Amino acid sequence: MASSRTGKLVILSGPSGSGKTTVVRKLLGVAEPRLELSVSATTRPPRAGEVDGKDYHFLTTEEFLRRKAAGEFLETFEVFGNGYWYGTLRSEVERRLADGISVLLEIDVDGAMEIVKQYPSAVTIFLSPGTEEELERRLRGRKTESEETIQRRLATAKREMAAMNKYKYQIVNDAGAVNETVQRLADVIQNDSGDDAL
Ligand SMILES: Nc1ncnc2c1ncn2[C@@H]1O[C@H](COP(=O)(O)OP(=O)(O)OP(=O)(O)O)[C@@H](O)[C@H]1O
Ligand SMILES: Nc1nc2c(ncn2[C@@H]2O[C@H](COP(=O)(O)O)[C@@H](O)[C@H]2O)c(=O)[nH]1
Repeated sequence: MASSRTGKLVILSGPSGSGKTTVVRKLLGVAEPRLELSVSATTRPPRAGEVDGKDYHFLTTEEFLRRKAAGEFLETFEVFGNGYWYGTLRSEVERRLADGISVLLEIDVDGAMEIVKQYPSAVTIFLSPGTEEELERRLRGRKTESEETIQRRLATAKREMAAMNKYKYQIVNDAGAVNETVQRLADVIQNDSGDDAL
């Protein structure tokens, strides 16, 4: 039977390396209302261990642009200006919300602002790493990016940090405090009133 209530749409943004994926993995198990993750599409190649359909829908550029032209995305951006596309698929979001299931988007600042235009009552949360030095330490420690990519992501981080006040909530993911961050995220999501995001 269809639910009479729509689910909450939760948007989590923050610089690459701030810890979004790390906290989201834990949050999905504890959040109330229960959250399901929207799996984004991307044209970037998979990292070691990443699984198609779970971490991302990995698409060729041709397939991504075909689906974009067909109107299958709520938003798309070339996040780091490096030629790789990222996007939120309507199929990951619309049906779940209509069925009363809450959905979490882990997306960049530009994508978040585009979604808020369409869903003004989205719960928008910005996750920051504390300091620039800590962000760089985490990005390097992950050992997934080339030096050029790290530099591009650090440069993008400055622009993203400047946009944090556009979010309804700002949370610092302090070093070594993943569990505390997850708890704060869970509290914010549970207690959000549903007032417009901006
Ligand atoms: N609170 C924390 N303290 C110390 N290290 C952390 C913390 N949170 C995450 N990390 C580490 O920082 C690195 C980056 O985390 P993660 O991959 O979750 O970032 P992200 O924001 O999802 O990045 P991207 O946007 O590139 O996907 C990982 O190695 C992770 O283990
Ligand atoms: N606008 C969108 N941004 C997205 C989406 N999915 C992920 N992202 C952002 O990309 C960066 C980089 O991710 P990585 O996996 O290559 O390290 C990350 O900060 C996400 O916020 C999306 O669908 N739309």
